[in-house]
Amino acid sequence: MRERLAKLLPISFRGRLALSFGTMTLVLGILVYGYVGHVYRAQLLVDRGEALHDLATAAATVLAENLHERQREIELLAATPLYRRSALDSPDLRRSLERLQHAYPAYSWIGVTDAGGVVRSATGGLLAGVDVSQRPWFINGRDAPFMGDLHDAMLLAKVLPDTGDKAPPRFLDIAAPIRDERGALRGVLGAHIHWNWASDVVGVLNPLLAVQKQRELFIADHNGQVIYPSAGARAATLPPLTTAVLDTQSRFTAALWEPDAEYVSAAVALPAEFTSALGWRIVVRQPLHVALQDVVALQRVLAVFALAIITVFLALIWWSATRISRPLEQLAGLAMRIENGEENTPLEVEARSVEVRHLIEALRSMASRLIERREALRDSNARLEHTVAARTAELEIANEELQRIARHDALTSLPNRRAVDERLHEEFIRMRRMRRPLAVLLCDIDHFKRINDTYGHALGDEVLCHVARTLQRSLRESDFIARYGGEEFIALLPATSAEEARHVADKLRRSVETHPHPLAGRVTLSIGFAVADGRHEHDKQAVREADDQLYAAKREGRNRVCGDDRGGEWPSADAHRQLHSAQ
Ligand SMILES: Nc1nc2c(ncn2[C@@H]2O[C@H](COP(=O)(O)OP(=O)(O)OP(=O)(O)O)[C@@H](O)[C@H]2O)c(=O)[nH]1
Repeated sequence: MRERLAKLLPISFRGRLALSFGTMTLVLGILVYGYVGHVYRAQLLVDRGEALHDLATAAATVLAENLHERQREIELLAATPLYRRSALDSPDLRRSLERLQHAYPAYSWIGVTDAGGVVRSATGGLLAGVDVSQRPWFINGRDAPFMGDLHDAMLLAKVLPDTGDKAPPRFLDIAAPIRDERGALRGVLGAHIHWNWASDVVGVLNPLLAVQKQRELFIADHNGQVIYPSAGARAATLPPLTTAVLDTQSRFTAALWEPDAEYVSAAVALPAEFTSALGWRIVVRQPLHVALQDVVALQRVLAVFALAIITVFLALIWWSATRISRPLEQLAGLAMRIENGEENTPLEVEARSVEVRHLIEALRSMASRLIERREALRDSNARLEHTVAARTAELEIANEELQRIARHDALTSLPNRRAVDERLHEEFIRMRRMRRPLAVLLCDIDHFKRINDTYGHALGDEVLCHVARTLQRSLRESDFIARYGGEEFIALLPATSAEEARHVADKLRRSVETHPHPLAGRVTLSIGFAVADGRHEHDKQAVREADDQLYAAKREGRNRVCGDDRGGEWPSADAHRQLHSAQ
């Protein structure tokens, strides 16, 4: 796989180095980018969650303290001498109620009942004389200071002036018993706080809920139902909040409030010492994407920063890779030149690292050793070639000598029978082509046995050599004389007619006869000749005829020449063609 990839992408060493480190840097950069982003997101979530928690705590404290103040206000008022002693419907008491309402307009109604639950005095005279004995605030307020949960207006809805609100008014009830000097119950002082009160109280926190931060504050009752913002506002349409959102144990929560809306929120219960009976919880939420929008900004900055770092790193890596690979590339180039025959190329490469310097040294000594060995090999080859040439020449000479020996008679040095056969064949072909007769002379020493017998075999040999030299001297250079066997010689005379053959034969005979051997004395020859011409179809034919003539010369008394004088005939042109095609 790697080899196939390497073939597809022939990347240089520098490229590979840069690619490896570049990839590592890129991966590292992405990991750091991801990790920093993740850590920052987690930290930011904690910060935002804590801020929401602080806000919810502040809201809960403000609400609880205000409620506590209202409760204490009613409690203290009920304990004043005016309420303990004077008639419950006295003008003074009524004025006291009006003053309180005037001082704190969130009170929609403040009234006093007698011990039986009938309203005796009230702000604006509302509900005076009405029996409220079944209302929870009266029932609970008889025994101890009481604070009732938010509820829709019952009796008051009909008598309060219309404020234009579409939803019915909602109230919080506060009540405290009115006792006389002896502690006996005289009646109950009750107040209804209009729910707008919550907006006024929480309103102090509006700057902290800043619009651009999209923080929202909710008050949920003990069932988790949102009671603030008031009915008609968007949040009032929310379903009861989930237990995850209302969890006051954890500092904050990130949860889906709506299918596509994830919020980070913090829930805080109203401080128990003041209003534990209500069980309200303050929830402050902020869309998660708004809470974490700084992460996006940071991620952008990080991305730019990481890109810049990676770019700088890549440039550094490329620079380093170039520094590392340059001497190696130069070395490879020089090694290639040496390989291509430029053996004297000096391995001069500037390298800073010890390893590369060692490599250069090793290559340098390897190259010089290789060059030495190559030169030694070249010398040895030259010597070998010289030796081979000398041996070949010697062999050729020896071969020529062998050829010569194979075709010459060792005793007389004349061509032997084998050479005769080859020459006869050549001359026969030439004879037919040139249409010039070929004379064949067979010469046999007379009574040679007697010479051997008389002078010994060694002298017989000398006589043979003597006759051979005599015959050789007597012939033309174009003629061919050879030892045909024993004391017999053969002469081939190209372009020689029967008449000329007879003449030459006689000259040979006479030449031998007239040149006696110094020891053996006079030697004679018998010669039979034949002339090969157009009649002959085979080269041996003329030799047989010459042999017949030699036999005749011996028979007729020796030292003579016998031959057929008819030689030198040629068939007509047609017959000649037929002869050729037949061959
Ligand atoms: N010294 C010697 N003798 C040879 C050589 N070759 C053949 N001879 C002898 O030559 C003689 C030939 O004898 P023959 O065939 O009877 O012929 P001749 O004695 O010459 O008698 P004619 O030919 O009938 O005249 C034999 O005694 C052979 O031994 C040779 O190389 N050297």
